[in-house]
Amino acid sequence: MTSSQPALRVCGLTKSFIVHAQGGLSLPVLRDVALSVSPGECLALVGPSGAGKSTLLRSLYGNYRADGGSIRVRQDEAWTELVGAEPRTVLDVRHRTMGFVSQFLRVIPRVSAVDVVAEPLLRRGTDADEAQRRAEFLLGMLGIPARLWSLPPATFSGGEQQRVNIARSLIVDYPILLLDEPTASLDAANRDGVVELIRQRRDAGAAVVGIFHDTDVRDAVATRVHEVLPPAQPAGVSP
Ligand SMILES: Nc1ncnc2c1ncn2[C@@H]1O[C@H](COP(=O)(O)OP(=O)(O)OP(=O)(O)O)[C@@H](O)[C@H]1O
Repeated sequence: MTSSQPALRVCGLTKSFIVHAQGGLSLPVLRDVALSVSPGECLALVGPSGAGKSTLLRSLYGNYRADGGSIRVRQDEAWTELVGAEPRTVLDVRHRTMGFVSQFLRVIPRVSAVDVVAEPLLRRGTDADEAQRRAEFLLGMLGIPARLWSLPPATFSGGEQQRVNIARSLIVDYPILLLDEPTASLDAANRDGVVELIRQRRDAGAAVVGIFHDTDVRDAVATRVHEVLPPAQPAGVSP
């Protein structure tokens, strides 16, 4: 399902890092980035290592503050600008509209896997039984054995923790999904489960932006690619 009205629109996006360890050196990473993503599309960010793919994805989620340009998100039938927005605006967009799947689970001590996964739904006011049912469904679909559901994920393997993280991020039907290497530490069978979930979300109308280093995964989920180019070196600087 695609719609002509984009869900996410970026133009003129610019971002530099200030490296304090080098006397405040400014390291330009993103320069004049423009892209738009519509419901039902999955845009894969591609480009060489160090080009700025993660920086772009984190800037879209507001983890990094952009220096200039525009990141607009469709919410309540209107555009919400994120560059320069108040923190509460960014939090509201994260709460209702834009989900982020990172590579790593931030483990909360003593909280069971099923509760970790259900928490974003509970926070949105979903009934506790319904939230638990959906959490268990997702954990099952992602191949987490039922015997682990009531245990805290702190001692889970890297791949198990990553799948708990994916279940937690996908339990809410966000209209926009940002995915940072969602299959990085998974074996083939579990990777296929994650690919299937992403495709379902995309086909149900989510606008997806992701980094997928695995080309099979990228081919399976992406409808378009966006090339992130490394910023030009300043004159006189050799690589
Ligand atoms: N917090 C930071 N402070 C300073 N420099 C940073 C920071 N984060 C990233 N960089 C630099 O920004 C550039 C882009 O990094 P980024 O991680 O976005 O690249 P990438 O395209 O995602 O790379 P890869 O494919 O290897 O993951 C790199 O030169 C990196 O060293």
